[in-house]
Amino acid sequence: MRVLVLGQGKTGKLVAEVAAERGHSVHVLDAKENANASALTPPFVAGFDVVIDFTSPEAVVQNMKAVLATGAKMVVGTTGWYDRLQNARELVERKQAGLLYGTNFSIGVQVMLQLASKMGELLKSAGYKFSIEETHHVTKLDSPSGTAISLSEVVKRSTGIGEVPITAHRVGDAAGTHVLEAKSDADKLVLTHESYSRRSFAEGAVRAAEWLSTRTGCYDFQDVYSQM
Ligand SMILES: NC(=O)c1ccc[n+]([C@@H]2O[C@H](COP(=O)([O-])OP(=O)(O)OC[C@H]3O[C@@H](n4cnc5c(N)ncnc54)[C@H](O)[C@@H]3O)[C@@H](O)[C@H]2O)c1
Ligand SMILES: O=C(O)C1=N[C@H](C(=O)O)CCC1
Repeated sequence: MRVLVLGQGKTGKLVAEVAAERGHSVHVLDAKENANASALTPPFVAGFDVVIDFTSPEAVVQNMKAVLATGAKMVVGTTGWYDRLQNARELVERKQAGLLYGTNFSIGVQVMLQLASKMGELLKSAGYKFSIEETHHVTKLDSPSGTAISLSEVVKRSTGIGEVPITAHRVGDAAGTHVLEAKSDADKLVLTHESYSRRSFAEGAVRAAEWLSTRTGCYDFQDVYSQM
């Protein structure tokens, strides 16, 4: 595949490496070459099979508009933009484009989300209080993390609870830790996922791009990761 990676930061750099290792031809653009999505003209985008975005909550919205308007396929790892999801869905449908987004492309986190759902279902009538803690690097722009929001949504759905409190910590270069706790007066159950490398995000994103390359439509990684 011909892959365009947007963002040459901590994660985008690794995505480009993994895509090349998997035999894809890779072109990378960072902020300087793509201010306000200026590089993403229809003829330029047409030169790629899939675009992968790991930029910022602000840049990704402009990038999605430009790429999806051409009917192209795009994997979005960037978090912090989900209030625009409905607009993106409508654009994908109108242009018969392809969009696959995910708050976390690590398979370990996807399994944690499934376990969290089961935990909620089994504990919902037993008087447990749920809470979430997440820890990331100090340069992270969005808070709480997209993954913590996904975890809280899963727990809310499976328990019927209205709110699950999230505490966010920012420490050094932490790649990402998520802890879900269910606590009663007598005991507690804790699920923890710790990333100690960003490589699992990059591998998941490249697999997602390979999967999306033969499809159109809008997909959440949570719903399709097991097919990859
Ligand atoms: N879904 C996942 O699995 C996952 C994993 C890791 C990070 N993320 C998310 O990915 C995003 C990036 O994270 P990071 O830690 O790599 O950030 P980072 O700050 O290290 O890198 C972002 C890069 O994007 C570049 N950029 C900004 N605007 C741009 C534009 N218009 N075009 C091209 N490049 C542009 C910046 O210059 C920077 O180099 C964040 O939203 C983060 O939450 C998601
Ligand atoms: O480093 C980041 O930033 C990460 N962002 C995602 C999130 O917000 O959940 C995934 C984990 C790493």
